[in-house]
Amino acid sequence: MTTAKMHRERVFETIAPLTETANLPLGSLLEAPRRLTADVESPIDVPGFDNSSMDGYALAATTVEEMRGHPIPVRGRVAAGARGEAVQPGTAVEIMTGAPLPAGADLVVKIEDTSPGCFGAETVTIDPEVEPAPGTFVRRRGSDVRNGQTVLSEGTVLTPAHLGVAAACGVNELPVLGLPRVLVVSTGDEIAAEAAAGINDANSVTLTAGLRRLGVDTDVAFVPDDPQQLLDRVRSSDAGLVISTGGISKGAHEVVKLAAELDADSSMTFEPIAMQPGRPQGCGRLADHAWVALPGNPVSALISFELFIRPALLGLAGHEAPREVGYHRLAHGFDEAPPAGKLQVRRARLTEAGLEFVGDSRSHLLHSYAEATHLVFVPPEDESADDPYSAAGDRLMTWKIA
Ligand SMILES: Nc1nc2c(c(=O)[nH]1)N[C@H]1C(S)=C(S)[C@@H](COP(=O)(O)OP(=O)(O)OC[C@H]3O[C@@H](n4cnc5c(N)ncnc54)[C@H](O)[C@@H]3O)O[C@H]1N2
Ligand code: MOO
Repeated sequence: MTTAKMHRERVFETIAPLTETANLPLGSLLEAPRRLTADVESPIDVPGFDNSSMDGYALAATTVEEMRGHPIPVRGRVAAGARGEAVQPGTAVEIMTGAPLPAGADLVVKIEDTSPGCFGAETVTIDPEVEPAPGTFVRRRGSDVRNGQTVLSEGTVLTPAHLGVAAACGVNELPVLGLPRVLVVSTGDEIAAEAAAGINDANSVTLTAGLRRLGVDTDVAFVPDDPQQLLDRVRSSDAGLVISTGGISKGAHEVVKLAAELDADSSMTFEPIAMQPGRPQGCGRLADHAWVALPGNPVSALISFELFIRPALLGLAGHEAPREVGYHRLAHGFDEAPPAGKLQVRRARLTEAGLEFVGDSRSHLLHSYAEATHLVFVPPEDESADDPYSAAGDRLMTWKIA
């Protein structure tokens, strides 16, 4: 039977061609985790000049030595952003944190180690117990980053710190994985007909939220159980990728499957996957669009998004987990027998006692999913069948989702 890992590969092959490198300004990369497609070198040294890490006095080590215990004349002040004049031997200059170290100075004494201990005095006396060496409180040019150094590596999923490094190096644009516009389609008469059957659409909201958090632009469509209408709606869309929910299992109105039968050019594969929830899945091309078809049950749809779509949009290889991975014990053991031969994905909260399942394994329980902090991977009995979704000893692998 097709495993979750195999299906992840298939979804990746569907989505990967839609993600081309785009050079984007830092300002548009601030809100979503984006993947770098090339190494980035710094065009400058950071810091760009030797500077002070303290508010105090800049002077020569020889002056400290020679004037020990005596007042040293203070000549001027250099603040961050200013350029100071050279410090003459036997004198000191007031210096502020971040200001360039003036020529003639090779160390800084912080103001707390001097008297009278306030700026503006004509002379300064260094406390006798302070014996600064050359370089004290000096941040050397290039001590953070050297000109030409690779500061960000291809494949990195950019964090706020990475973006800050680029900014500090004066790199204002980064090459990242471009993301396709996505049309999210909620299918089914019960959804499209304004909750005629009392079923409010949850899937387009969970999926759109998940996509937007990756920086993906989205549209939403509601299509009843009419395959021609589904084909027409999607063909009129300029989205690069379609993600549908519902209409792919064994019922009499499986609208996505029926649409694939109507479209002679469709390359959709519909297959049950050895996992629970999320057993029915489909992907390929349909209605001239790349298409990933998810099951309709809200928990199944969201877990399928987490396992298959989110990693592909993040550009992660099959072995890379898109969430923080942990291994934890169950607080109270299993509350129900895991299904034989399937990867089961349960929802849990991590407490001091261990993992506590929230809700049971049924795939309509979205409310309990919302209370979970972790997805818990209960591997099939033959663990090797589904590596990397495997357990370590009596601990179960988890992905932190909240
Ligand atoms: N005879 C069989 N029946 C079913 C099987 C099976 O193997 N044999 N598989 C079950 C499993 S597992 C799942 S999962 C579902 C998947 O069905 P579909 O993907 O075809 O989805 P629908 O039938 O359209 O809907 C299922 C369920 O989800 C609700 N739903 C659908 N869309 C939304 C939405 N946008 N927001 C909220 N809820 C939604 C819908 O009302 C149904 O209750 O099939 C099983 N059946
Ligand atoms: O596989 Mo379905 O997604 O369990 O409920």
